[in-house]
Amino acid sequence: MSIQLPPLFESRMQRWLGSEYESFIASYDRPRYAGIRVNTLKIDADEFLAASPFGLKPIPWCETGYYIDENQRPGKHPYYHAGLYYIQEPSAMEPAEALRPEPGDRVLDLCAAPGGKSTQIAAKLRGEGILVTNDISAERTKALAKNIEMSGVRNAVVLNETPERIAEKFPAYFDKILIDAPCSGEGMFRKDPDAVRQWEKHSVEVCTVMQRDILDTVASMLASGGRIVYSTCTFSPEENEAMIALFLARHPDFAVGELPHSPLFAPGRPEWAAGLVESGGGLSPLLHEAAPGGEPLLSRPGALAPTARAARIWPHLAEGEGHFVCVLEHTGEKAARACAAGTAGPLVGAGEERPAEAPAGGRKDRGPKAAGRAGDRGGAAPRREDKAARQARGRQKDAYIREEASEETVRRACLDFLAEQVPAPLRGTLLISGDYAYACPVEPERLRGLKVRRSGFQLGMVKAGGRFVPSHALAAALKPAESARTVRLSSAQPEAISYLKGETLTFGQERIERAAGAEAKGYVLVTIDGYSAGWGKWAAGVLKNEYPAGWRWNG
Ligand SMILES: C[S@@+](CC[C@H](N)C(=O)[O-])C[C@H]1O[C@@H](n2cnc3c(N)ncnc32)[C@H](O)[C@@H]1O
Repeated sequence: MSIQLPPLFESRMQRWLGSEYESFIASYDRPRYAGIRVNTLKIDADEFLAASPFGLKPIPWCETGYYIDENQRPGKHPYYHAGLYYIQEPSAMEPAEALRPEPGDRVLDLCAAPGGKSTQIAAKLRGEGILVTNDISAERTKALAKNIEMSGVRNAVVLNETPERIAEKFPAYFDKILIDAPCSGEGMFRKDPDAVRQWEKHSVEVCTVMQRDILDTVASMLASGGRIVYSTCTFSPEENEAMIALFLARHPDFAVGELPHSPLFAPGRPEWAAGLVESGGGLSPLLHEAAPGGEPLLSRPGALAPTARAARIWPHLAEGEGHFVCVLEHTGEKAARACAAGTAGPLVGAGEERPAEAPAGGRKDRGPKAAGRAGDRGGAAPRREDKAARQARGRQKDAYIREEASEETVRRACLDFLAEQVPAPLRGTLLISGDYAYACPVEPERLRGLKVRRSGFQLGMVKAGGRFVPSHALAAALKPAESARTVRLSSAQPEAISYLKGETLTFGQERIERAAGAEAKGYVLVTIDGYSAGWGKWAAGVLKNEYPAGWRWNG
């Protein structure tokens, strides 16, 4: 075997897997599994399949997931930069499936960086509802924010907090919570040789203490009747079945829920944890934790039995590196909401005058906004919109994005920019944070005092002189029909890569598709095969490249 596994890990797995052990250990000599998941916020799965430059094979437990041969280098394609898919280990696609987020849900992804499951949840929310995505590591939230933005997510807040502090601000708030827990990473051994070296450092014992604390904290954030999914990428029963059973012992108002089991998944193994409890062994003292003055919690009759309903994904049974997934359902009545599903407090909509068009996320038709678009084919002169109509459009935007106030300059500059450049309503409370403007999907006061990496959908910032610079997040989330100016690049032509490298492009105004009343000069949404990739600023035949420096194509 090419990988040197920790001897203690091998002996434990041998004992538990028995006759299965040989095929489990043989799986370490096979190539690792790689996957991509189509980002349906930007493209339908069928549309992607038709356009895909890759050979793909469906992942049975995730409708939008596909196996890919890594030699096809999915990270080196313009579609990756346009956010059309996320590169994700196949078994890691199951937890967000088990969570079953639906448009309108309020969802917390507590241990979220770098964002594989958050972007999957966001795609399932389809822009409706709220995603609070968090990680305790400040460094890792940078990648989390980047992936959220690259995927065109409009309804997420990115936090860098402890579970306890989030719980203070969001009591009984979320319909669904994902805990993709920090773990000893035994399922990563094939994918990442460093995981073997880290196994001793992030010992099972240390991880179980973190997991127990995280699980205990989230219960108070879940709305009545809500659902938690707990997942790890490790095999140890201390971190899986035992954690679930300890949680159930302390939270009798929860039950293990059914999973939409793939026939390729194996059940949880309560007997492994039970054996450790009986023998007084195991790698975590939590196995023997007792209620004050009482017996060990896991020795209670039937304490571990419900964990058989969890799922284990094994590398020798399914084509995935390995995962443990368990659904925990709150047994209380489903919480009724004062607001319609997906509108948390002061979100746009309820009782307000609302533009006739729904936000265009996910729409395929270009609707009436596109009808007046000029220059589509052959560059006919754009129709002029009169001043009164432009002002009315500005007022409509004002009414649609509710003002949270503070920095008047930023607020005004942002609304003026949106009125001119984004002829489509955006949802959220306009929140000004320093020089930045956000469309915030939650009540802004909930974020006060928290370490926030993104207060919502970042719209842009004001630079010196009051100039509004739209954010890359805004470009990545817009559909072409939502931008006053777009230019279409082809992935088959070198200029798409030139753009992604940050180079200046030169072309005449006839290539700029314009909404009625829009001049050619100004910010242009650059699309690759029709999917937004970033901003450029066009004037006099030159497109100044606004693709962010840290995102550029290298090599
Ligand atoms: C398995 S990784 C998450 C992977 C992520 N869910 C994804 O799909 O891309 C676990 C994460 O938990 C974070 N973490 C560890 N302890 C935490 C805590 N107490 N609260 C929140 N996050 C924590 C780690 O920084 C790490 O990024």
